[in-house]
Amino acid sequence: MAAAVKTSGGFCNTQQQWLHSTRDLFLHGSTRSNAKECKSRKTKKPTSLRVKATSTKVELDFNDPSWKQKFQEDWDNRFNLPRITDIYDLKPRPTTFSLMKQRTPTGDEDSTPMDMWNGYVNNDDRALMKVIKYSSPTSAGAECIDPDCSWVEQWVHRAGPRKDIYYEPNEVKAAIVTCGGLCPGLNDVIRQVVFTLETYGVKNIVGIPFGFRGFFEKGLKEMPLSRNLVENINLAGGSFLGVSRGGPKTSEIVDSIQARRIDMLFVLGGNGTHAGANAIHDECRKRKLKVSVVAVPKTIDNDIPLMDKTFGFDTAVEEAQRAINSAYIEARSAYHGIGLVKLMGRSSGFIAMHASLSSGQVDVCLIPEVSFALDGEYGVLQHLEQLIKNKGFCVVCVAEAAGQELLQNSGATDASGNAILSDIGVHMQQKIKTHFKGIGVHADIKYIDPTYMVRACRANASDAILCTVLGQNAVHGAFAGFSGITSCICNTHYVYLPVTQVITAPKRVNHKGRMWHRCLTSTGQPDFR
Ligand SMILES: Nc1ncnc2c1ncn2[C@@H]1O[C@H](COP(=O)(O)OP(=O)(O)OP(=O)(O)O)[C@@H](O)[C@H]1O
Ligand SMILES: O=P(O)(O)OC[C@H]1O[C@](O)(CO)[C@@H](O)[C@@H]1O
Ligand SMILES: [Mg+2]
Repeated sequence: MAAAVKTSGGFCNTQQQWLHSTRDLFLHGSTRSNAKECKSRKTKKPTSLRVKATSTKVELDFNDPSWKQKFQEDWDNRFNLPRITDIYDLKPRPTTFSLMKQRTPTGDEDSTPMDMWNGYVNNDDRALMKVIKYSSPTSAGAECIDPDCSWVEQWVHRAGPRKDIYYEPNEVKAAIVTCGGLCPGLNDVIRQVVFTLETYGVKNIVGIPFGFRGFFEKGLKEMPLSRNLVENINLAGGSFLGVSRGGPKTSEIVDSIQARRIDMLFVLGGNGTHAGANAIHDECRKRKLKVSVVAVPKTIDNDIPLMDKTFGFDTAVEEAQRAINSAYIEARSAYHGIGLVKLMGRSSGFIAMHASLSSGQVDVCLIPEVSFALDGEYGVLQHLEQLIKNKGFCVVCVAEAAGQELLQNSGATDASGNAILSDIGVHMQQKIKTHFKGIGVHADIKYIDPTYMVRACRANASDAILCTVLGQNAVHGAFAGFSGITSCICNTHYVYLPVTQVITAPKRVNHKGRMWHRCLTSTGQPDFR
């Protein structure tokens, strides 16, 4: 911290900058903040850094030749997967999972040894979390650990079926629960979890209705699940089991898990749900229960850190793009038409940015990560005026969490404790109307708020595949004896991460990263400050 020099726009090449980039490991990515200023204000090279980890704290001194090794040890420690064998002395058994029809050349079944099949993942297999070597902190989107932006390998555990398992399938009771808001693909994951459990030989599979509330509310009964029952549920959106926010305390959920004799719990949800899954996992450990808690990251917001994307995001973007297209057609066909679309995203602008980019029809994209003014010389309204003058129409896409600082905040929260946002879409609609009326220029505003339409639909092809793999891997992870993990995709590979590592803070759009720059290039919008 001592070497940090605060400038008006951020921190230069100082310890603080490294602290920020490492703490937020990949959340924001870029360490390019304030590059111009930093160039002219060369500061002393930082020599130490506190790596903030959930479970360990490592002081790194970059003059120490072994700092990389220390970093990696800390990394391995943080990304090590919790296992039920950490608390139990359990002997594994050979897996019951195989897709091979085993035949000899003469056609006899069951004579090829299982280990001839190379379909299993070794517990020592790893995938690289990051594959770009940045030559300098000023490279676009650079994520650096030290001031020289040295290459350090960051490995995470590969997901998939193991040869050895820690549960007797015919004794297992497995439960599935879906929490938070709806998301395309929930049914695809439920279906794959059931299919894969049955492939292992599990007969006792249940669904917990309406999220964590299903563990608690009297009158909500668990639903027996089977392949036959869930075969076609992926053809519809929503959750076959129902969802909810809020609900019982962790101890009450674990009481219920104990009373129901659940051995495996598959928890589908966003960041709140992951925090809940982690609390359940911790409580099960405290009570020394042999329960595997495995999460599958779901959210249209795509705001869970470290992973390429969460399931449902692609579909939500595709649907959002349809709303933008309608806004474009309306605006294009009206005299001085202004199409305004508000898109979901509780704390990040991923849907708005990706839908704007994919549609190619947006003139102004506003996200919560980039502050903007509506009024004034450099404000959005002035720019809209120019667009109407030069082009005759325009399209604006605003993320629901954008510009909250311009609005009155009620301070209200939902049942899960999430802040209830003020309506930036309606606010902008009013401001645009008033502005054009004030300058005596005709403007025809068409406001589209597709809200739940972007998440109540069924998964598109790419999400359906993602859900299939994540659901299958969740079951493999539980049978391999892991608990407190999430089944996700990192750097195009399927991996398991400890839940602790993905609940630190929501992932947000890196406003200094390449994707936001691409979006700006596409819209052609100026800086609204
Ligand atoms: N910190 C926490 N600890 C324990 N449980 C939590 C925590 N945060 C949220 N939960 C529980 O997790 C469930 C889902 O949380 P939330 O409503 O925030 O949705 P989410 O999983 O973040 O999904 P979405 O992306 O749809 O918002 C709720 O039942 C809530 O009570
Ligand atoms: O109205 P609900 O169901 O509480 O959910 C709204 C929120 O859920 C999400 O769809 C997912 O987190 C957000 O984009 C949105 O802010
Ligand atoms: Mg959430």
